[in-house]
Order: sequence, then structure tokens, then C-alpha cells
Amino acid sequence: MDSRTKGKTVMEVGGDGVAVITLINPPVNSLSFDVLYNLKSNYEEALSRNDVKAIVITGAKGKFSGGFDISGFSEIQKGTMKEPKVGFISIDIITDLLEAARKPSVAAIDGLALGGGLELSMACHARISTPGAQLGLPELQLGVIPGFGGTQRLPRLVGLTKALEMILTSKPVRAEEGHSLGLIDAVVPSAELLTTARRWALDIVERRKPWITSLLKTDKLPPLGEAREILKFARGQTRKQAPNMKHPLMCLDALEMGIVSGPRVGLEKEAEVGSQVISLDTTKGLIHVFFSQRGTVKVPGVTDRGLMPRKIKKVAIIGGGLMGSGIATALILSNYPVILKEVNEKFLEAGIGRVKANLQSRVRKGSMSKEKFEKTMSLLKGSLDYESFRDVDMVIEAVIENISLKQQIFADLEKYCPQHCILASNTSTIDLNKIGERTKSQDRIVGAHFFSPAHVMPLLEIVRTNHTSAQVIVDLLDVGKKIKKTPVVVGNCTGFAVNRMFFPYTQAAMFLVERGADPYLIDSAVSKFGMPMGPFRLCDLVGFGVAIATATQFIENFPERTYKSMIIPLMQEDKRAGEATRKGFYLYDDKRKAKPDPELKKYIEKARSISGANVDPKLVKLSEKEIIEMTFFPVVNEACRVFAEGIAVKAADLDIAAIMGMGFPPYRGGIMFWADSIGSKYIYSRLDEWSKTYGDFFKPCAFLAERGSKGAPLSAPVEQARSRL
Ligand SMILES: CCCCCCCCC[C@H](O)CC(=O)SCCNC(=O)CCNC(=O)[C@H](O)C(C)(C)COP(=O)(O)OP(=O)(O)OC[C@H]1O[C@@H](n2cnc3c(N)ncnc32)[C@H](O)[C@@H]1OP(=O)(O)O
Ligand SMILES: NC(=O)c1ccc[n+]([C@@H]2O[C@H](COP(=O)([O-])OP(=O)(O)OC[C@H]3O[C@@H](n4cnc5c(N)ncnc54)[C@H](O)[C@@H]3O)[C@@H](O)[C@H]2O)c1
Repeated sequence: MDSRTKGKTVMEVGGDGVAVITLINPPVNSLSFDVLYNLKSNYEEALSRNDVKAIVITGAKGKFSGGFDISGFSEIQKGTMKEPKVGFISIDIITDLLEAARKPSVAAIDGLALGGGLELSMACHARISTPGAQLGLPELQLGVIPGFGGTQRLPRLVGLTKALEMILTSKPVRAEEGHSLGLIDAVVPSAELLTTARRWALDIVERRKPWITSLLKTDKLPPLGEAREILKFARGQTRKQAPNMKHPLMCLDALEMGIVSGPRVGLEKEAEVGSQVISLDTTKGLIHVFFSQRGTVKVPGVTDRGLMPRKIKKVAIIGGGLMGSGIATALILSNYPVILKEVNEKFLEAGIGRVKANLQSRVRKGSMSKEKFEKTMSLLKGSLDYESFRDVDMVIEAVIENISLKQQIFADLEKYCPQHCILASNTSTIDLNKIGERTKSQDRIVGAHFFSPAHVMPLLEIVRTNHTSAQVIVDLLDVGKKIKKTPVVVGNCTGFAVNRMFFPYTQAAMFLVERGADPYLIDSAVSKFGMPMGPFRLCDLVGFGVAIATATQFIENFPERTYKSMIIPLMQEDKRAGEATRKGFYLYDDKRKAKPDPELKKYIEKARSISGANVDPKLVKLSEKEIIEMTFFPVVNEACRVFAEGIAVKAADLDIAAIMGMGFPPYRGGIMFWADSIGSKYIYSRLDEWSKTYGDFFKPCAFLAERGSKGAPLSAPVEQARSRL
């Protein structure tokens, strides 16, 4: 491949008169402009050659196409690439050249046909696929819309309701379902794919198979009135589920236009809207997240050293409580044999019971068969001692947060486990160097910080000390991938990245409430901003025991910037400790529905009298924007400290940690991306002002002060970071 080009196509004309065009752009044959312009040239040639009767499009190396090259969107956003004329690709090339050609085209789909890949195939006159192929239009997930005719052709091939489901959920269907929906014409084994597609194309020429132009089909479309009702319902649902995003509604506009005014007008609307969405802030955020999520596994000095992950054949977990049972579930679900160690029979049985319950819930929901359940459970063995640890490749300790207990366990592990065995701890706050103090195994000690519930939450913080070997990190990154987590490698400190960022968020909320702000209005503003719930609802969910234990660690380690509120301890004293006790900041009914509690005022007033805080009329009447700034700018401040200290290697890793560990809205691009969209100068000036009025909790750190003074982006690489890694 020419080093300046990004991808290409090749065309081979067979003796049978079929031109086979192969999309080549590893790793997923994405449709870059180079690929698309090459495809256009191939078509022009094939259509002008007398020896070509029909065309087959396929993808190299078992993948049809993962869609439009997403980096093209970033380039258009940055202005480093010029946007082609609106509709040039979808109308001029895909519709007028390919679909309207006098020679038929057949798509031969192996592996995946996503986004623009599926759209290209839908413009062909038939689609043949292999059994495992995935077919979908996931564009909305990226903040864009299907822009190569997908909003017009998919409803015409599979019906309006199914098309809306596929587009709005971004979920792909498998080939078999695609076949029954009418999206795929035949499913054949991989080895027969090309021969079947060639034959099918010639059969169309010879009129033995129908010549179907997807764009002109109408048989699957409902009558206009019904279609309008379906679309109205879809709009309502979309407004509810994605209130802060415009592009899903814009996508529905294009879809509706095609149904009401015909597919050509629909294509034009799609092209117009497709171009507009690229510059939306939410789209910039989502595209940043796509690449950042894939970037977390690229760790300078670790993953660029040619190290191969070692095979982890067996894992042991110590502690079958909330976290240990969740981690065990995640591991056995990915076929790792697991030993679960507990202190006695009763606790062991309870731990195994929790794993069982996690899997049974899948069986109940129909996402796991009974057979698979039995098979998965058979990978889990219980133990009360270390004898069975002699051949394990990795241990994950998940006992209660107690330093001396963890130290004793690690000393025992060194005695019983083989020398190559990775010794990981799931501690949320404790310094790993302290945990390993009584061993000589510092190079294989690492943090494997899962989030609760561990079998559901997608983030895994891999915590390395100055001694952890690169090989151990590479091994854990591989395990993370296999158990379908997004790993973020961070340095060793109290709270690591996520909990350090989380803490000022809840602290700021307590600060505001002690000065007269309404906790329910804070929760409402934060939910509207896009967090799954507000800080007070979250404290109730986590439980006050955990909240106090975490706060204690932060007060000990970062006393200068901890706001010591008594609201939670006072409620805890009265045995109202959050959702589990049915009372916390909210009251909970039998269905765990939260409702505000007028009695909360009493605790707030008492806490206020202890801290000596006064009601501040300005803070009583905060706007939603001000609430967001006063709760999230302290988070940005802490994220800056984490970045400056080298706890996170890249700002984008903090974006992913915030999204996956805190529930920060992905369409805002993550904490650092969002901060940069507001500007370091403004954030610095607000924090500086608040720190002068309200104290050191808001004091901007040196990194933020430095970048803020120049208005420099917070996410730009740290040159002189004091590496803690
Ligand atoms: C207005 C003018 C502009 C022109 C008009 C545009 C009109 C838009 C047309 C179209 O409708 C829009 C689209 O098609 S948007 C793209 C839709 N496709 C997707 O959303 C798929 C995204 N990819 C995935 O979901 C997954 O990557 C996968 C394909 C399922 C593969 O998953 P797997 O786990 O195996 O591998 P990953 O680690 O995810 O990816 C491997 C590497 O491949 C890169 N990559 C994947 N897909 C794309 C892509 N579409 N474009 C560019 N790069 C892609 C990914 O980044 C990884 O790269 P690394 O460098 O990290 O290895
Ligand atoms: N709860 C969370 O949300 C969360 C999130 C991330 C990390 N963590 C961390 O995970 C760890 C475990 O937390 P948890 O919430 O699962 O606690 P938990 O109390 O639910 O479970 C701990 C389990 O460890 C067992 N145990 C104690 N000593 C043991 C020993 N010597 N051998 C075997 N088992 C032993 C206990 O019997 C108990 O079942 C802690 O370090 C915590 O900080 C917790």
C-alpha cells in the first residue's frame, strides 16, 4: 500500500465475467476516502468493460467492512481534511453509480458489515453472508447518523420498526436473523461465499434471480399514517432516553423524510443532516471516546516492548464477598477456572451462592442457557486453605479493607503460589507497596481494581507500583480484554484515579448543602447533566459505611483539601445508612423507589451547627449551570493533580476512567475533554474565586493554575510529570 494512502480496493475480473472488488484497509477494512474513491474508479472501469457482466464486492481477510473510517470524522472536525460535497459519496457514488448501474452488484459478507459497510452492501442488488457475520448500523453510538443511505434502505429491507430498533440501539444482528429479516439473501459457509456470490450475480444478469433495488422497495413499509405513529413514538422514547443529544432526532428526521417524500428526498436529507452532525459537541465527545477507549491498552514503556502476554490457566480469588464473587463471575464467564477461598464453610457457601445468583439472573433473563450455566459453574471450586494455590497463575485478593490482614495474606501467597504467579489486590484505597511490605515479590504485585458489581461494570483499573514488572501489566491487560473489561493502567496512590476523582464530587455536594443548597435540586441538576444519578442518591446506593471508610482514607491522605461534613455520620448514628436501610438522603419504598425526606433538614442543620457553616444566600439560589460547575470543577481539579503526578499516563485515560468508573456522560467526552471544551482559563478563574471565598477545598492545583493562566488545554501531554509509575 502506498504509504500516503489509507486503504485501497483491488478488482479482479474472472473468466465468468464477474469483477470481484475487494476492500482492503486493515484491521477492519474501514471505508476511508481512499477506499471509497478507489471503489468509484473500479466501478467506472467495470461498467465500461465489455468483459464484465456483474460485480461482487467483498472485504479482505474475512471482514467485509467496519464502516466509514472514523478517523475521517476527527479530521473533518479538526479541519485537517476537507469535507467532500454533501451527498457525493452516498448519492453520486453509492446510489447513482453503484445501485443504479446497468450491471448488478452482489455483496459477499464475511465477519462484519457495520455502518457504512452494511450501507454499501444494502445498495448492492443482493447480499450473501457467512453464518457468523454481524450486521448493524451503530452510527448513533458515535454521534453520527447512517450516512450512506442506511436511513432509507434499512427500513425498506427489514421494515420500519426493526430498522428503528437497529439504528436507535446501535445493536447488530447476526446473519441468521438478517436472513429471516430479509436483509441477507443467503447464508453460506465461508468457503462457498465467493462462488455463491459470483453465481448469484450472474443469475441476476440472466434473470434467474430478482434484480432488487433496495431504495425502491416499498413492500415492507407500513402505510403512511401508521409510519407516522411509529416515528412519533420513537421520537418520544429518544427524547426520554437521550435528552442531551440532538443527532438521534436528526436521524429520525431523515428517516421520516424518506417515508413521507420518497427515498431520493430522504437521501438528500440524510446527506444534509449527516454533514451537520459532524460538528456537534456531543459527536466530538463520542468520537474522542471511541479512540480513547481503544487507546487505554497502549501504555508507553510497557506495551511497546514486544512482550507477549503469558497464558493464565487458573486464577484464585481470596474473599467471596461482594467484590470477590463478582470478580469470580466475570472470570468464569470468560472460561477461566477459578478457586474461591473463604474463611469458613458458611462464608464459602455464601460466596459461591452469590456467583450462582449472578449467573442465574442471566438464565432468568434468557441470556444464558441452563446448560451453559452448569458448564460455567463447574469452573468454580471452593477452598478454605492455600493447598490448591500451588498451580495458579494469578491470585486476586478481595478481602475487607484492612492493611494488616492484606499484608498477612500476601506473605502467605508468596509461600504457597508458584514464583511466576501474579499477586493482585482489589483494594480501593490502600497503598500497594504497604500491602506487599512483608514479601520479596514486589515485581509481581499489582492492583486489579474492579468496580461494583464487578461482573457488570466495564472498567478495570490496573494499578502499578514503581516495582511492578511490565510483563505483569501486559498479562493483566490481556486478562482484562478476555473478561471484556476496559483496562486503564494507573499509578499507585490513595484512591488511584477513579476514587480520587469521585471524592471531590460528593464533597462539593455536601459543602453546598451545608451552605443552604437543596440536595434534591443538586441531584436533579446532576442527572440532567447526564450522570446516572446525583451525588446524594449515589451515597444512598453505595451505603454510608463505605462512604465513611473512603472519606477516612482521604481525610488521612489529603487533609488540606478535604471538606469534613458531618451529615453522613449523623445519619449513620441514627441507623439511616442509605438504600440498604431504606433511609438515607431519600426514603425508599418496597420497590426501592426513592422519595425526598423532609426530615433530612434536621441532619443538615445539625451538621451545619457542628461545622460552623452559615447559609449563604448565593448558594441557596444556584442555577443548574452553577451547580454543575461547583460540583464538577473540583473533579477537574483533582483529575489535573492525578495527571500531573503521572498517576494517569494520558488525559484520555482519565476520560475513560470517569465515563466507565463514575458514569460521566460519554457524549461529553470524559472529564478532561469536557473541561477543555469549557476552557482551562475559565475553570481556573472560577475555582480561584471560590477558594478565596470558601476555602482550600476549591483551591486550584499548580497544574491547573499554570495551564489556566495560559488558557492551555488540560489534556495536552505532561512534559515534566513526576512519574509515579
Ligand atoms: C460529511 C462528509 C463525510 C462523509 C460522509 C460520512 C457518512 C458516514 C457514513 C457511515 O454511515 C458512517 C459510519 O460508517 S461510522 C462507522 C460505523 N462503524 C462502527 O461504528 C464500528 C466501529 N468499530 C467497532 O465497533 C469495532 O472496532 C469492531 C469493528 C466491531 C471490531 O472490534 P474489535 O474488538 O475486534 O477491535 P477494536 O479494538 O475495536 O478495533 C481494532 C482497530 O480497528 C479500528 N477501527 C475499528 N473500526 C473502525 C472504523 N470504522 N474506522 C476506523 N478505525 C476503526 C480501531 O480503532 C482499532 O484500532 P487500533 O489502532 O486501536 O488497533
Ligand atoms: N464494595 C465495593 O464497592 C468495592 C469496590 C471496589 C473495591 N473494593 C475492595 O474490595 C475488597 C473487598 O470488598 P468487599 O466489598 O467485597 O468486602 P466484603 O466484606 O463483601 O467481602 C470480604 C470477604 O473476604 C472474606 N475474608 C476475610 N478474610 C479472609 C481470608 N483470610 N481468606 C479468605 N477470605 C477472607 C470475608 O469473609 C468476606 O466474605 C476491599 O479491599 C474493598 O476496598 C470494594
